[in-house]
Amino acid sequence: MSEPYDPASEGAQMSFKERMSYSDYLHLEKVLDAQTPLSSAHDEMLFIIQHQTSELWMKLALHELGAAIRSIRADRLEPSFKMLSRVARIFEQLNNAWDVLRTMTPSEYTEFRDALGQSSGFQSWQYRAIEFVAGNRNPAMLGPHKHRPDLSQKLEAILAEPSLYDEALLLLARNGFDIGADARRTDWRETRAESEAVLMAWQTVYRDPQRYWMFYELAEKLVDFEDYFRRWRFNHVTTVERIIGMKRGTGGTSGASYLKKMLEVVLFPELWTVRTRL
Ligand code: HEM
Ligand SMILES: N[C@@H](CC(=O)c1ccccc1NC=O)C(=O)O
Repeated sequence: MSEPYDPASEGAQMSFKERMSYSDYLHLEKVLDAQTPLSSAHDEMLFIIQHQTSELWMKLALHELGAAIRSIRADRLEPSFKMLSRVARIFEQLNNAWDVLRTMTPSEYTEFRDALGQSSGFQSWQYRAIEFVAGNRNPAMLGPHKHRPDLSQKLEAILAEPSLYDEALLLLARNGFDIGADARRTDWRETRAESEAVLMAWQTVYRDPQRYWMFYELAEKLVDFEDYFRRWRFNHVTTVERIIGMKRGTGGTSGASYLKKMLEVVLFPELWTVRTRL
């Protein structure tokens, strides 16, 4: 019989009284103390952790999107490609996470739904920030955050600046493309109107990828991001219908009907229309 393995024998550090440990670095006590179910329902822990992990991934998505925007603004496209690829992968991760939540049945959710009161993902400021950053802007969505000046200010700051798509269009303009009215915008608060000039610009890019490789690659990164984002919306609405059917949402919207309408939102419209024109 051999001795039980002792990792200390090959140098594993075992003493953290005066050293930064894994938990110290990650502030795990904060993260792992933040789950406080309001009911005795077994599945409420799943519900809380699913949302908290989603919010953490959204935090990273916003970190990457902000950096991608600054990078495009500085004509540094290669780093922005990496960041946008990462954002698409984050959404893929969020999409896979629905498989865990889907194991919760309507009967199980009903056990604690009342405890949620009028709280809802509709009030997720990070989700709204991602939509605003990407280019889907509607100041009415600031409403649920009025009671939190700090969050309202963060969202207002995003609306005061060009979105990711606006930056892509401004990049085209800097490189000699005619993007029409988008080149003359000064107010970024609302979603821009789709334009023929922008469509023509992307058409030029897509008809000669070799010549316009950087813009072509950027366009495809954006389409990839939107593709995964759409899948998130679709997974959400399907899970919602599976769990609460056509009930109204706790946030006060019509529920699955509202979410189905949101499936029609297009973040980068000309990048989809251009496909019909090639
Ligand atoms: C049992 C699972 C879930 C149900 C039944 C559900 C239900 C709903 C409903 C009905 C809405 C419409 C707003 C309202 O409440 O009136 C909504 C919105 C939303 N939910 Fe969920 N949801 C679930 C899970 C999640 C998860 C895991 C997330 C991830 C963070 C999430 C994020 C959101 C967001 C961001 C919105 C706003 C969407 C928009 O305005 O386009 N939901 N949800
Ligand atoms: N809107 C959901 C409740 C809900 O899903 C929720 C509640 C509190 C925190 C996050 C939530 N997730 C997504 O909306 C419902 O109507 O049942």
